[in-house]
Amino acid sequence: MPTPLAELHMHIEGSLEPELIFALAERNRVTLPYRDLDDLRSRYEFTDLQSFLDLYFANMAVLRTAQDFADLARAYFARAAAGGVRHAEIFFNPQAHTARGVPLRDVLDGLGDAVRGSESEFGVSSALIAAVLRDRPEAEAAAMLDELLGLDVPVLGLGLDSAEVGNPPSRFVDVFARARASGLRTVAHAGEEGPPEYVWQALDLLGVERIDHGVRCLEDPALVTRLVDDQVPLTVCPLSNVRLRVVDTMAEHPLRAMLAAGLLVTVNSDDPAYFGGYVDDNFAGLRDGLGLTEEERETLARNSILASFASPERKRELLGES
Ligand SMILES: Nc1ncnc2[nH]cnc12
Ligand SMILES: [Zn+2]
Repeated sequence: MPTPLAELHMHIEGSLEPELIFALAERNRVTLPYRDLDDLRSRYEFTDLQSFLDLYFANMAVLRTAQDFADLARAYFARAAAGGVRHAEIFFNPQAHTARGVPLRDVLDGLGDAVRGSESEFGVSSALIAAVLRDRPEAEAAAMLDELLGLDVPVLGLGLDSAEVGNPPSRFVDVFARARASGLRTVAHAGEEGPPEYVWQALDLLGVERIDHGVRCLEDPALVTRLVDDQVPLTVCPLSNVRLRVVDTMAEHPLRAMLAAGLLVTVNSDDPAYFGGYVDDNFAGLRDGLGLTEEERETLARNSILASFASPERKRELLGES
């Protein structure tokens, strides 16, 4: 039996498929700036991270109620389970919704409902990670964290995402210190488009436990040594890297070099509705583009479980040890 997968880097808003965008627009009477599905799909050509983020934030306009968020998350769990995922740690962007007038309470009522039922309904244990928008002021992130902690909701961790270059982790030292002191697990996007220095900052200034992406660490041998020595997990997203032009083609993806260096690499889908597929599609892309072997897939699957924040019992269960 192949080892099941944990998905550790997936933005729930990035799992909003074109069909669901149209269905929710109709349900919520939101006027879309697209003629039809084909018109929308024709816009999924990205030149860099920002060109994707523009569409990602625009399409969120259809997410208005707790039910919308619950439907979105259930659709993800169903699709992820079909692709071999048995544990998922899911990012969501609170500020992207509160800035549009959607209360954080409603976002969490919907996502929380789906997350609570994910193991019994889909066989996928799950948890939520609130991600700070790094291109917005630190004070706004601090207020978001205060609200989150005050709601007493089951959020597992704090992450950092959105436009990376020009928005270093050093801007968010106090927010992450407070999150850690409050018992949240912490992760950060770093080294996707940004330089290795941002990975150092995420580790040393924010104290994060995992790095999301991190592919640019290979430009700094001392950083690779640090990541290997401490076995810091890197949640790599191959299809995302190709579609956002972090790498030119799948055949040139550094995943195999990362494994060979001894890095604790995992494979994830990032924004599956936008980048050509779910975690199983990422593995298919690696098999076809890089010649990824079954043995390497096993290593990556085991890594995903070891790198997760699942309980020790759940990890043993997923690894087939109990
Ligand atoms: N790949 C990515 N990088 C940064 N922020 C994101 N938000 C959603 N996807 C992202
Ligand atoms: Zn991401």
